[in-house]
Amino acid sequence: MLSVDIEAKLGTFHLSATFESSAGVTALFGRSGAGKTSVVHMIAGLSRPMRGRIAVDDMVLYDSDRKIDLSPRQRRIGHVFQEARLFPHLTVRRNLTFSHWAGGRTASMPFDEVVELLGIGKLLDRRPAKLSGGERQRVAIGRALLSGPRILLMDEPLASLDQARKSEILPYLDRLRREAAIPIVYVSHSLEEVARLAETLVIISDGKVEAVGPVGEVMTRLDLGPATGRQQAGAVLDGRISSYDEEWDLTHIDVEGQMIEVPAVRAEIGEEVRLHLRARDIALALEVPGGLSIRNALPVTVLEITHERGPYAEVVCALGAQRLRARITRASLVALGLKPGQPVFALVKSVAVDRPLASLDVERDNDGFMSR
Ligand SMILES: Nc1ncnc2c1ncn2[C@@H]1O[C@H](COP(=O)(O)OP(=O)(O)OP(=O)(O)O)[C@@H](O)[C@H]1O
Repeated sequence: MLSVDIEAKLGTFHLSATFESSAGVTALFGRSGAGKTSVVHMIAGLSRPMRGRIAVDDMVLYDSDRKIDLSPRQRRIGHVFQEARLFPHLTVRRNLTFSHWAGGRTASMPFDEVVELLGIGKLLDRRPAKLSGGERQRVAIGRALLSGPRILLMDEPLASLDQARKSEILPYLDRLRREAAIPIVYVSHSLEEVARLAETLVIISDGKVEAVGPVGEVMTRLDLGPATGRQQAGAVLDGRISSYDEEWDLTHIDVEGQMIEVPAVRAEIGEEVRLHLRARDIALALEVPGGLSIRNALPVTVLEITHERGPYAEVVCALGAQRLRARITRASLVALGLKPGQPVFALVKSVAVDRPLASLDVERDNDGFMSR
């Protein structure tokens, strides 16, 4: 478990961050200048808070009261930056094993396993100049993993890549979070990445933690609108592949006993998947409408409604124990007479399905997300 409770002053900027996260990916999400990188630097030991405590499991990295302040090296952090920062004169293999031959560190994951995990086997004898941006970043992740880290810090690892390269690398990150047994702190200002990868979401705004919790819960919090932004706002739902309809090339995913139909997902029946539904892709209806191309009409219950100015209102609905979020006009809200507690139908126009990489042929097709 990662536990952070720090206060710092950077020039005139005051940072105060407290959060805890268990295994898996913890996303630090927020606008530019919110303080995400500063938090990461303090976890890494690259800068020092004024006061506080940082620990990974029972290993204290920093504690101002007990005067503990481990050096970056002692902290055993794997750090991946926006740009890969590989050594240009070394082959991929020598880059990957750098912390072993230069720093005497022992990797906790076997070399071959990391190479396979990131799909970089064919690149081992090349130098960084002969790699694409996405390949370079995969090698940088491999190098961090092979340094025997206690925790992996990834500071906007996709920010310098174009959309195609991002799509190339996301399935590997997804696989990493499923298979590597170390906590990962992932800085991003892309809700799509966060929705796909994070277990815990920490929203940072103006140097303060505005919210922390399971990603599905935090993403549907309406009070966080300004921090999360309206366009990408939405929800993540956990589901399980239920069946595949060969005739129409459609997959049915069971979410809380309800079926969501999506274009074919190449995954095994019974496999767990995560769905990302943007609020703007969901409409609400009092009855299941006829004569409509949208085929997903989920019975949900209205939980919460924003009452704000402007044309739109956001409505959070419960689908069993999970939540989704719809963005409709205020005029529709009034016309439908929506109120908390009311049963309605959520009409889902588009779903992004996070496909488990285990069942992907990543060499041929690695775009990871299926949308319609
Ligand atoms: N060493 C420093 N001295 C003074 N101010 C600093 C220092 N480091 C960071 N800041 C300020 O602290 C604030 C937070 O910066 P930080 O880089 O942590 O934000 P961020 O959320 O990571 O932003 P981005 O997404 O743009 O990388 C900014 O206003 C920045 O100008």
